[in-house]
Amino acid sequence: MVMNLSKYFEWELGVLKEAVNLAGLPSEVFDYLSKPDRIIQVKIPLRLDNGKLVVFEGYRVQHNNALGPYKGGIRYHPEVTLETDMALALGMTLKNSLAGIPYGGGKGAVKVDPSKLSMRELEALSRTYVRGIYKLIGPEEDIPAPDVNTNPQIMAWMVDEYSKLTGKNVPAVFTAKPPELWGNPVRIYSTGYGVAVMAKEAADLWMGGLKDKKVAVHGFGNVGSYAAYWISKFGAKVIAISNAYGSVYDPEGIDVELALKSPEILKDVRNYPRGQKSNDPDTILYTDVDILLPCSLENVITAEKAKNIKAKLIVEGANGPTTPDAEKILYSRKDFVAVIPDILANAGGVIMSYLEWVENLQWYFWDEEETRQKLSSIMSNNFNRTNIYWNKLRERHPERLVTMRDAAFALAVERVYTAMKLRGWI
Ligand SMILES: NC(=O)C1=CN([C@@H]2O[C@H](COP(=O)(O)OP(=O)(O)OC[C@H]3O[C@@H](n4cnc5c(N)ncnc54)[C@H](OP(=O)(O)O)[C@@H]3O)[C@@H](O)[C@H]2O)C=CC1
Ligand SMILES: O=C(O)CCC(=O)C(=O)O
Repeated sequence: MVMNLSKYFEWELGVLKEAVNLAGLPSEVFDYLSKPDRIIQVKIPLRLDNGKLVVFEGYRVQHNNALGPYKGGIRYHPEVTLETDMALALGMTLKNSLAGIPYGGGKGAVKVDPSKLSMRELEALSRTYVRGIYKLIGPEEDIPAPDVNTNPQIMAWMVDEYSKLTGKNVPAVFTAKPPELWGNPVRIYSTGYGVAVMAKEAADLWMGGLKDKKVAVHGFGNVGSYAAYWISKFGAKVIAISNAYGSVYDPEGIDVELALKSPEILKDVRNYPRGQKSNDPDTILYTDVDILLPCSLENVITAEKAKNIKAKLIVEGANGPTTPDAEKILYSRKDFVAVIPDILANAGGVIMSYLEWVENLQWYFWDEEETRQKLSSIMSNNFNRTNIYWNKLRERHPERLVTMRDAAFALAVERVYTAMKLRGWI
C-alpha cells in the first residue's frame, strides 16, 4: 500500500473546518485547532546487537488540553511522519471529546520498523524515547498508550523508565499496561470489542441485526483480530481477513478463535489452514460482505477502491482509513448504510484507558466483567448521541451530504470549544 500521509492530515483538517461550520462555531475555532499546542521531537540513538549505532527519530504531539491531560497512543512504524502524528493527535482531541472523557488529545511516534529489532533493542529504544519526553508527560499532563506495533510489554518498560527517572511509582502515566503491572485486562481487546459493539448498534438499527451478517476485516492486528472475535461472538460471520502479507477468504466462515490463538496466523494470515489465499491484502475490500471493518492503517479506502466495495456498512477500527472522496462514492450507493467514523468507532481503546487510569489514580480495581460492561454502555450511548445529532444535522441541511463523520466531528468540536471558551482561551 502506498500511504499518502500528508493527504490524511489535509483531509482531516477539511472535515474539521466543515464541522466548525456545521456546529455554527466561529471560524477561529478551526484556526486554533488546526495546529497542535506543542511538538516534541527527540533523537533516539540505539546501539544494535551487532555493535552498530543507529539514530531514530521520535515525536510526541500534544494537540489540545482544554478538556484534560493530553491522551493518545504511541506508534512505531517505518513510514510514520510528523504530519501523520499531527493528524493522529488532532484525531485524539476529537475522539476523547466525543467520548465524553476528561482528556485532551496527543499522539506519539517513532520512525522505526520494530520487526527488525531484537527484544533488547526494542526495550532500549522504548526507554530512550521516554527519556526524551518524560519531563512533558505525567498522569495529569500527558498519558501515552499503545498504537500500531506497540503493546503492553512496551508500556511496562516505559512506565518503569518513567518511575526510575522521577523516583516515584506512577502507573497512571501510561495506560494499557499488563494486568500484572496495574493494567486493566479488558484494555488489550477493548478497541476491537468497541468496534464490534458499534457494528452491533448500527446493524440493530439499520440492518435487522448482526445475525449471520458477512464481515471482512482489513488488518488482523490488535484491533482487527479482537473486532473479528467479538463480532463473531455477537452472531456475525467473518469470511475474510488480511494483514500486510496478504489475505484469506473462506465463505464458510473464518475460525477467528483459532486464528487469534495461532502466532503463525497472527504473523501472516495466509497461514490459516483453509480458504482461498492471496498475496494482496486489499482483495478482501471487494469481497461480497455486509460489513467491512478497516482495521489496519490510514488511507486504505480511496475513491478508486470505493467504487468496487460491496459492503453496506463500514466501521472504522483504524484511524483515518476512508478518504472523504471515497466516502462520497459510498454514500452515493442506494444500498449503502453508513461509515461509522474512527473517532466514534475505535474509541473503545481510549475509553478503556480512561477506566484504567481512574483505577490507577485511586488504587481500586473493578473486575473484568464489570469494566467491559462500563465500556459497552459508554460506547452504545455515544453511538446513540452521535446518531441523534446526525439526524438533526441532516434535517437542517437537506441540500447537502452530511455524513456521520461530519456529525461526530461537529459534536466533538462543540465540547472542545465550550471548554476553551470557559477557560477564556478563545
Ligand atoms: N491499538 C489500539 O488500541 C488502537 C488502535 N487504533 C488504530 O487501529 C489501527 C490498527 O492498530 P493496531 O491494531 O493497534 O495495530 P497492529 O500493529 O496491532 O495491527 C495493524 C495490522 O494492520 C496490518 N497491516 C499493515 N499494513 C497493512 C496493509 N497494507 N494491508 C492490510 N493490513 C495491513 C498489520 O499487518 P502486519 O502485522 O503483517 O504488519 C497488522 O495486522 C491503527 O490505525 C491504529 O491507529 C485506534 C484506536 C486504538
Ligand atoms: O488508549 C489510548 O490512549 C490510545 C488510544 C489511541 O491511540 C487511539 O485511539 O488512536
